[in-house]
Amino acid sequence: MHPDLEEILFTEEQLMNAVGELGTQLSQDYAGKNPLFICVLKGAVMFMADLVKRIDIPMEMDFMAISSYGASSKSSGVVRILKDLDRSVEGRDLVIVEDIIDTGLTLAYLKEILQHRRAKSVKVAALFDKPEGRQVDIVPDYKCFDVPNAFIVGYGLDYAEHYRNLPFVGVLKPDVYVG
Ligand SMILES: O=P(O)(O)OC[C@H]1O[C@H](OP(=O)(O)OP(=O)(O)O)[C@H](O)[C@@H]1O
Ligand SMILES: Nc1nc2[nH]cnc2c(=O)[nH]1
Repeated sequence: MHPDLEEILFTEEQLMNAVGELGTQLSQDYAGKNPLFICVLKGAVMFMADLVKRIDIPMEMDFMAISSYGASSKSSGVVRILKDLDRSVEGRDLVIVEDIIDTGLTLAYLKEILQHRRAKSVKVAALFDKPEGRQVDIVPDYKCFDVPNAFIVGYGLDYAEHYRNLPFVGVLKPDVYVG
């Protein structure tokens, strides 16, 4: 347990089991398609790294950095590309790898640009889904866990750039989190 956390929601073992199962599922669904897995930095980096180790078919990886949050930890609705993909996605089967879907604004924007770039298919694999936070109608094609409407950190997810390194996921104490 970390002193800044109120409770642990998912242990390292629970995360690894869920990510492993998702890897098996994706390996079946994308066999023969040479999918391109797109990691949305920085939050999804741990999830991506563990997920691709559980994919046993030919695949490729790329990375994108998108900013959907301003100075506070609430979504601003303003989405900017900070780092774009290295290659064209035209005709490719894409899997967007996201750590968390909250308002859905980031993902709605990202799906739109990738479809506009003429990808063959664009699907979303999310580690966490916070359905109560949704502002746009978007559902992940694959997800590991639903989470309550609390601010969570760990396993890639940050608060003010901290806690990404925790191997588990928990809820921040209210006196630490000033949302
Ligand atoms: O559904 P939304 O309300 O749009 O929120 C989800 C997005 O917010 C987080 O990213 P953040 O902008 O905090 O960047 P990070 O991944 O670098 O932590 C998370 O990684 C998602 O990309
Ligand atoms: N770290 C973190 N980022 C988020 N972005 C949207 N919801 C969350 C959350 O609960 N934790």
